[in-house]
Amino acid sequence: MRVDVVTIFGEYLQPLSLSLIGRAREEGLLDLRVRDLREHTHDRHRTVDDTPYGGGAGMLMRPEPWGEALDAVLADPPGDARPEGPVLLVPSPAGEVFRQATAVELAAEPWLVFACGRYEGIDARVVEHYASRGVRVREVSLGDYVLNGGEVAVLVIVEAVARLLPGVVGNAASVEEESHAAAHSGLLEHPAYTKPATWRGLDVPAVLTSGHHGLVARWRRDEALRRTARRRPDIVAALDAARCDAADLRV
Ligand SMILES: Nc1c(O)cccc1[N+](=O)[O-]
Repeated sequence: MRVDVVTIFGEYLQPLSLSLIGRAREEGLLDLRVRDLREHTHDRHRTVDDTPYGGGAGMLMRPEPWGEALDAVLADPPGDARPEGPVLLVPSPAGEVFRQATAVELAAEPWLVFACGRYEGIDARVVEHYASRGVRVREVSLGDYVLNGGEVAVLVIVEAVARLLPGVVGNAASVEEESHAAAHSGLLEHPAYTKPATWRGLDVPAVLTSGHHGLVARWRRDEALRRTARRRPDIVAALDAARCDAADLRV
């Protein structure tokens, strides 16, 4: 997978040189390229922002540098790029919520491009322009809170996506068994334990040392349901709604 990130703060992405993602880059599983937006400015101060039309607090990122920067990225496709080009991801508090299902979808793409906004964001015409040119543009949000820019979201999204690529995580089965994994209907993961069997007076649940795999599987499923119902009733409601829809389809 090729990933291009356009940003004014490339150093924010240094953590993507560490651990499993760093190794994936060394092994050629992930080709991550960080590009400096300021290289596409032409004034002495390398200006990337200006005041918003209509007034309002803060500054907005100007469209011209973004147009030059993204044109340059799109003119340099990887060999396995799809005919329709990359998915252009714009992290934004106004975006669709990024979920595990989004990560699974993006992990099937050969080429992702990230546009990291700062200040109050990017002039809306940038998204409009590339969408009108047929680029698959998606504004994505990590959640309902305010960050100073898109770089932190890129760290999260790249890790969530890249770890799904074959060969990145040593034990592929562990990816299947995690919270929100489709294989477990998107439920939260059950509690997990390791040695010692007793720690500060707390014992590992006896079923987990029973050697009875069927009972262990049932306990894990029950605990996942219990934890999900307690912490994320929205997930349980969505599962119930899906079951109702499926039942309707069967009638
Ligand atoms: N929330 C937020 C933001 O405030 C700025 C850029 C990106 C995000 N986000 O992806 O969630």
